[in-house]
Amino acid sequence: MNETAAASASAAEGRDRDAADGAGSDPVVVGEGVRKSYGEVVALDGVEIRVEPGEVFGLIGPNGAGKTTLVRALTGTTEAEGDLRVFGVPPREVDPQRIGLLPQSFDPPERLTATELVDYYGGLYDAARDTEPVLRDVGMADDADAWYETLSGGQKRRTCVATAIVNDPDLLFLDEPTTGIDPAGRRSIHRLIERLADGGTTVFLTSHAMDEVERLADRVALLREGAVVAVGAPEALIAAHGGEPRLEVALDGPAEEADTEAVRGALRDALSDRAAGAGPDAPAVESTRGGLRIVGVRPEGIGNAVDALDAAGVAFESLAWSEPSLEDVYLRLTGEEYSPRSGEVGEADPDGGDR
Ligand SMILES: Nc1ncnc2c1ncn2[C@@H]1O[C@H](COP(=O)(O)OP(=O)(O)OP(=O)(O)O)[C@@H](O)[C@H]1O
Repeated sequence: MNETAAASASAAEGRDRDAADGAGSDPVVVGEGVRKSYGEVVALDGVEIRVEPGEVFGLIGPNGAGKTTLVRALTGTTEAEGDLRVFGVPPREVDPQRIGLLPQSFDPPERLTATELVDYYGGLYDAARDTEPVLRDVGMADDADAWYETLSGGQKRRTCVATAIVNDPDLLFLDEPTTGIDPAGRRSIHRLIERLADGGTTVFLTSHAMDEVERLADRVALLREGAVVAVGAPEALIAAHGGEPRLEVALDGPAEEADTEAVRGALRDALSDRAAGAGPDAPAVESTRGGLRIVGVRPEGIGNAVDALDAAGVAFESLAWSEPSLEDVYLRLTGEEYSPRSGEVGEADPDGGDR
């Protein structure tokens, strides 16, 4: 399926899902033609975005792509041009009770305990949750009475997450919530986000952790140079932009001995013999640091690939097969491992891609 067809199929699926959900309800976040410049620097360059009620919406993109600026524009902490609506009104008119925000940088007073800090933020709202269960939710129950300044980086971040959810928001912005958090802490934040989403909270998540976004987000937008260049469900983006499954071959011995054009040619020949009839879909061989990558190997083709390695006289230490992931989408669409060909880096669908 080509990219346009994939996007259309995905759009149809999205509409079916909406119909099944009884959706048609108003989007929680709408941004149309959103622009923001800092002097000469264009941070947002015509962003089109739409977030539906109850979805976990992931925003990804390289450093400086404009993610934090977009979060700030949507939460009314910076002005931007264009049409921005949150719950149907401009960001600065939204009832604060309905919004939670974990900014990327957040430095609360150091000489407060986690409990005092969450109490303080809870006190800013007409109605707030009790502090104890909120700290439990973020895995901070055991350190509730420790001064903020004595907490580790990860514990600090989790305490900050607690301040963002104390008002039980309908829409929660999390700008890189798990930066600096260890794997166990990350898992507790992931579970929290899943629980919040299950309870109907709309979550707007920015992150550089592609595994996190792939796992949590219903839809993802990729921001590049201030514009959304792709949007859709992670699986639809992976199908459209992620490339082929691949087999990574860690060579036994110095890479230069096996990773020669002659060996790669022999391997290609052996693979295409075995993939007779596969035509242009025959696996391709690429060099990697310390090994080879055979691209286009499906699980049922791993045996053939091993035979081809033997036939080409390639000694290997280990093999690792993987499917394409959101990280591949990211790398390709940000150009980090990608040479764009005409039409492959698609313009974002102004209607939201997969809906
Ligand atoms: N207050 C500011 N003054 C001047 N330039 C700014 C300001 N805030 C952001 N920028 C610039 O706007 C652009 C977008 O920045 P932004 O912080 O939104 O990117 P980002 O995608 O969140 O990056 P990161 O992944 O590093 O957090 C960058 O070029 C940045 O230098």
